[in-house]
Amino acid sequence: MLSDIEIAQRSKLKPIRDIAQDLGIPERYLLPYGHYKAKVDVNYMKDLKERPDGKLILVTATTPTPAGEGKTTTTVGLTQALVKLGKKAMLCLREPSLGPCFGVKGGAAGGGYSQVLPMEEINLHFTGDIHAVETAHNLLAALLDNHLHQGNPLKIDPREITWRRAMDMNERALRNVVIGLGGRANGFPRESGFDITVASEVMAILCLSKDLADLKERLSKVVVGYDESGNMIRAGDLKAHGAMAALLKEAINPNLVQTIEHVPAFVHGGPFANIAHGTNSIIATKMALKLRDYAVVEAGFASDLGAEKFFDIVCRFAGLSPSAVVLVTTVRALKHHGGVKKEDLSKENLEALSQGLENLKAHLDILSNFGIPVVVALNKFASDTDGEIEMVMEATEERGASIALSEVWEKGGEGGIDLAKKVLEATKEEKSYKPLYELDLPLTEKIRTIATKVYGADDVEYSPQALKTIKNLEEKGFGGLPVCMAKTQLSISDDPQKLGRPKGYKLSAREVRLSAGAGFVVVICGNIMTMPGLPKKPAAEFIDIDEEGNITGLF
Ligand SMILES: Nc1ncnc2c1ncn2[C@@H]1O[C@H](COP(=O)(O)OP(=O)(O)O)[C@@H](O)[C@H]1O
Ligand SMILES: O=COP(=O)(O)O
Ligand SMILES: [Mg+2]
Repeated sequence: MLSDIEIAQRSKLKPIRDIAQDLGIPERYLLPYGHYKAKVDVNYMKDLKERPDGKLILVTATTPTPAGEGKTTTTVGLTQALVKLGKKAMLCLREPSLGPCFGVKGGAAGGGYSQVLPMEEINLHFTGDIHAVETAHNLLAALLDNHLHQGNPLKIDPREITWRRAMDMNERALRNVVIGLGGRANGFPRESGFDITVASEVMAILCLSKDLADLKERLSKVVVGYDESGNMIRAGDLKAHGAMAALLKEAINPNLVQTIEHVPAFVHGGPFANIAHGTNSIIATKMALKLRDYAVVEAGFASDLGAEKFFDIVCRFAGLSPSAVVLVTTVRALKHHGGVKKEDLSKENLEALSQGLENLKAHLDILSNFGIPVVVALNKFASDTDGEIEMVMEATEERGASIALSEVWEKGGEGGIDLAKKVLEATKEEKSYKPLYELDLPLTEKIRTIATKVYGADDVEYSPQALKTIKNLEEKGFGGLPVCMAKTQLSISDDPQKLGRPKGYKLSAREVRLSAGAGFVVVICGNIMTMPGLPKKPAAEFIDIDEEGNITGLF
């Protein structure tokens, strides 16, 4: 089997204008970036608002190995299969971050014969949206430190500044830095640090805004720190939000590309699901629902992260409700949760698989909280044996859940026909989702609800600083916001070592941050970092380009 990039580079693409035409997008709203990428003017939504919505299909997964279990691949493959069945369908994905691209995971454009193309461009600079988010984030940081240097009329307390810097790279050396060194001309020395751009609140705001006016309003609310009397200082107080919104003028328009089988795809916004809310922009999802009868949307990482936040944050904000959920799992991930080492994952091990099935059952229970029909997609790897496949199929059916063997990586849409038929069946149940918690609960109650009903924890323990921040936020009127949990993706708990279905533990809430512009409170659990680090052998070392401009090693 060819590598992802070899398959991608051998694929013939249609001009993006033809894809847009098939979608009925008027020329005046199409903003081409070359032959195979385009943005669609967000103002097109004004023309579409009276049109009925199609059905939303959410793709999530069981707890992944570090390589990922095929959500993006399944999102692409399932949509290709729906089109093969004659359905009008398209998909929505997040834009890949350079962090994982050059780190462990590689790109996020799908894989095998279920990819969005042009994968090199999508995985690298794409249309520049992440760079725009990063620049807007760092403009605010620069204006803040300049305010201190120019006399600090707002009396900002330099010890209470919460706004950091951003860079789209896994750079552990920048997690904590000292700025303002070198004397008077360079400002005030103080501690700061960098988060990866996809964890920036500006990225979350881009993904949750409904248009440019909403974006600017949200940016003005971003809290950057406190003054000497403990009052919040916002981006609006620094007059930063206009310039920040100007930098995002193009970024707010969703990016249109296509799959290997020429199925339309929006790729827009890029928040990770472990340290942010984890799905593409609401603008892209809502536009896709106007343009097609089915919109397939991927939520990052497993159901305890991307799916929970999609239901409790995105659906609530955007008035969305999925008609079906696809729960992607793999034999290799389940064996991993049964205790099998990475190097042995391709060997048959029915006993470990049987134990690892506890993780699949846990995710089925998690998703049952939201009341939407679930179809399990067993993403078939070449090393899976008939016995292993049979065990997963039988165990799932015994629980009364629908399951399909998915071969979309190897066969494209053709490999997802059975999955597509079962998903279409599930969407006919016409169920509406219910959020996990009501917004009028105290923040600690919201956190406890997620910890017990989703993570299976007995309770939550807070650091003194986390409790102090929660008290302060509730006193300042932010208690009614939803919570965005930040924790490891490698476990349902906040401890990456706890595999399978962790029980008998307390979730550790170490830090709480307010994202006033995005409209949620971030709760940082365990040792999760908002600036990841590169691994021993970064994927970047295997990426190259020849004199003709052909890139190799991206996967
Ligand atoms: N069935 C499969 N067989 C082999 N490799 C696969 C399969 N499904 C996915 N992959 C590869 O695994 C990696 C992760 O897939 P991806 O769809 O990005 O997962 P996720 O979105 O869940 O992180 C990609 O490199 C992809 O090509
Ligand atoms: O935020 C994480 O997304 P994936 O699960 O697609 O890696
Ligand atoms: Mg993915």
